[in-house]
Amino acid sequence: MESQWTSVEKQVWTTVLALSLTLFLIIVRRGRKTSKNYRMPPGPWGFPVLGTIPRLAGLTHEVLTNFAKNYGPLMTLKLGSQSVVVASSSKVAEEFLKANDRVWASRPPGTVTKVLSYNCSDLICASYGPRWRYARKIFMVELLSARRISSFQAARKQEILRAINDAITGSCSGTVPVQLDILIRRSTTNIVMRMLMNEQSLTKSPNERKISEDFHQAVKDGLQLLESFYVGDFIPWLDWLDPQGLKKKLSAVSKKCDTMWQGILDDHKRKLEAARDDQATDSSKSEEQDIVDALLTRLVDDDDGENLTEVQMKALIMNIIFAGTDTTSNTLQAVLGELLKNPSIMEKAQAEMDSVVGRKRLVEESDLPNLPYLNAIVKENFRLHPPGPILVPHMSTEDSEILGYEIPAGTTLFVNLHAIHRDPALYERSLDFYPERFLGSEKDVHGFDFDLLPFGAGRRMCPGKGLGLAVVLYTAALYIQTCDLRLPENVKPEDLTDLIALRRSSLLQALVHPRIPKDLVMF
Ligand code: HEM
Repeated sequence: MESQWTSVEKQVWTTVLALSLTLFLIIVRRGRKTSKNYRMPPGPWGFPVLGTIPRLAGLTHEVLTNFAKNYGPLMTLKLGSQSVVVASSSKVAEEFLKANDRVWASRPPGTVTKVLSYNCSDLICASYGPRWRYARKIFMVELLSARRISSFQAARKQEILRAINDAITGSCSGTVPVQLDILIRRSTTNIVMRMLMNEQSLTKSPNERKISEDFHQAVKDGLQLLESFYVGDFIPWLDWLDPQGLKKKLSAVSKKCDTMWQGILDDHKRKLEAARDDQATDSSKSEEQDIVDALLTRLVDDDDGENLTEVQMKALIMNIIFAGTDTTSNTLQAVLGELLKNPSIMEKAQAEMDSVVGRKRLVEESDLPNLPYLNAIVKENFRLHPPGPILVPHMSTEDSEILGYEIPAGTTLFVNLHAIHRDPALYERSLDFYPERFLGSEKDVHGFDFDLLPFGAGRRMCPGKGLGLAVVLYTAALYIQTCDLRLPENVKPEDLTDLIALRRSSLLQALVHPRIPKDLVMF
């Protein structure tokens, strides 16, 4: 009798519990906002599960700009389970990157970025927080300080002149076309590598070209993976599908990169030990210290406190190589492409160079501020050909209200530079390459003018801006001063319409003729 009573009691209690749990879940679900409850910006319709993905045909600037024409400068895309907002005007970009910068200062997690960055131990992929702040401080104050950039001035000059030398020699006084894209890529990669890994060891290396090509290949493979569409990031339950076989490629590329980054660290550790044995003093070395030397002074084996582990160092080395080489080289290829397409602009730049510097000595980095037309050419190039059409994505960590819309935490932000930089309301003749628009203009690329954002703006703005600008301006200056560049007979200016597509297909050919005494350039 007693046990029967207990079983009835059990049933009652089970029913009460089940009912309470259901009621609780209903209340919680009602209380929590789903993205459907937010007043999100308008956007194109999407398919169930896939969202807008099948309608995008790649996240290219044209596709995004066309959608923005229909849905306005702030629109929402649904990419699988991810919500993405796209900012396509200067005002909207300012709202995100200035007024709400702190909330939007994280990065969306992605499978490829996570693997290549050692689980976001780096600067580019790290979430906004103390770890990111520490890495950022090291980058700005120690690795890419104005002093370090200036101490590698001679190395930059040497690398650029070597490439120009090869261009002039290879072109046989302007009769044979040479591949400028390859020469530009080699000099920019070498400049970054020399800052990273000690110039002496690199210039003495008999394998130098091979090392440079290996690095470039690693960067190319890594960037290709970063640009690929990884299904599992957008539709997590389809992660197993991996139709492009990206997981296998990612594993191979990350192993190759890890071996290279580890090799750089080990070489430096050995060198530092040998130097210690030679009792070299720190103060005598500091002038020649390269970036890896600077990193190694912060090495500790554990991961607590304000110090770097070896894994974090490899992640930062990866950042410098991945973020520092292709951006600079793509920008320069576009600059030279525009000068080849527009001989009158080249002539004007050469006339400025002749009047400020002359032809009896080489232009120096200290001359750059005195060359306004050159500076205007570089700005105009950043406007028309920013190295990536979409600013590296940002992600919000809190709910935010932007221009009257409600956007939930965890939303990804794309800033569509292509749409902003070509907005006819901001720039007259917006599709023309017209450097004169920047002569006497206050507009700059330092993140204060939201209609010109090649380096981004706000907390996550590019920390390599100083180096990137120095390399782009000085390389352009040396080519303008030392060479007459012409398109080969079989290439028409119209063939160079899309300089972004062009830099992918490696076809920047030119006839190169020296325009100053050869002994100034040749060595
Ligand atoms: C012409 C050259 C360059 C251009 C146009 C460029 C552009 C950019 C842009 C647009 C961003 C994203 C900003 C944002 O998220 O708002 C960025 C981030 C970054 N860039 Fe550059 N960059 C250049 C050169 C360099 C160089 C030379 C280095 C280092 C050697 C570098 C290192 C980085 C790093 C580490 C980040 C991530 C910063 C963070 O997330 O906190 N960049 N760059």
